[in-house]
Amino acid sequence: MPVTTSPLIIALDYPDLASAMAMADQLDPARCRVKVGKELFTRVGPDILTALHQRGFEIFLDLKFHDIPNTTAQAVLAAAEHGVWMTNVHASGGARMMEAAAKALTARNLKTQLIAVTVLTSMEQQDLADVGLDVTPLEQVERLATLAQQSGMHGVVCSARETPSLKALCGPDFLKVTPGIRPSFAQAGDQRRTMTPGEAMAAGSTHLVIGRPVTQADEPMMALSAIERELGGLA
Ligand SMILES: O=C(O)c1cc(=O)[nH]c(=O)n1[C@@H]1O[C@H](COP(=O)(O)O)[C@@H](O)[C@H]1O
Repeated sequence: MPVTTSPLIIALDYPDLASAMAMADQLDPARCRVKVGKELFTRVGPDILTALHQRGFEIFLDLKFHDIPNTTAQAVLAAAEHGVWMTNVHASGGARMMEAAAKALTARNLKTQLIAVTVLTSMEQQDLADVGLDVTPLEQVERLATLAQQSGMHGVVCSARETPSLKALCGPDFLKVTPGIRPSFAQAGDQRRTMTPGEAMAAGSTHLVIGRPVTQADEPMMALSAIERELGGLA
């Protein structure tokens, strides 16, 4: 049973355990999940997962694995064995890589949700052209989401701008985890394909990843409450 039905995942992008836990201690595991990404995990290691699990949080371990199939599968297995709720790979690693990762989890009967990043929300059409992809972000997201679904992923990371198409293409149960969420009060920063929380849920996102609009706000809990009110929750 999930500890929360909230779609909110708060990105704990901090350089050390103390500052990540200072934010986590203001959050309620009944009202959101938390995400541990490359910066925090590389600096702190698995201790951060233990500390967050002890506080009752479900964790998205966002390490975006992208390697040969065997290496990726073993890394995904290691993530899942930490007991995290969700982890991810890059869909551009290809079908064999994703299949190997999915198989590693099912072989051990591990229930960690495994999703694939399609096109980073910081990228726009010119960024794709720069790496040799002569397609729109939507075309590339659709292509990689289809491949991810065929390869046994539970869902994808995409921008909320693409979720209506993916709902039609992959169905409502396929997870659409969307970062690049920017409430009207927040700066876009390095994100490019953005939407507000309300727009993203209306578009069909199943989960919203939100970092700086909450963690860098002058009053993080007020920012979170404003987002919950926008989503119609009890803030
Ligand atoms: O996989 C992710 O979580 C991710 C994928 C993506 O395409 N874009 C993206 O921003 N993210 C992550 O989502 C978070 C967004 O944080 P903010 O831009 O501060 O809200 C960061 O931790 C990113 O690493």
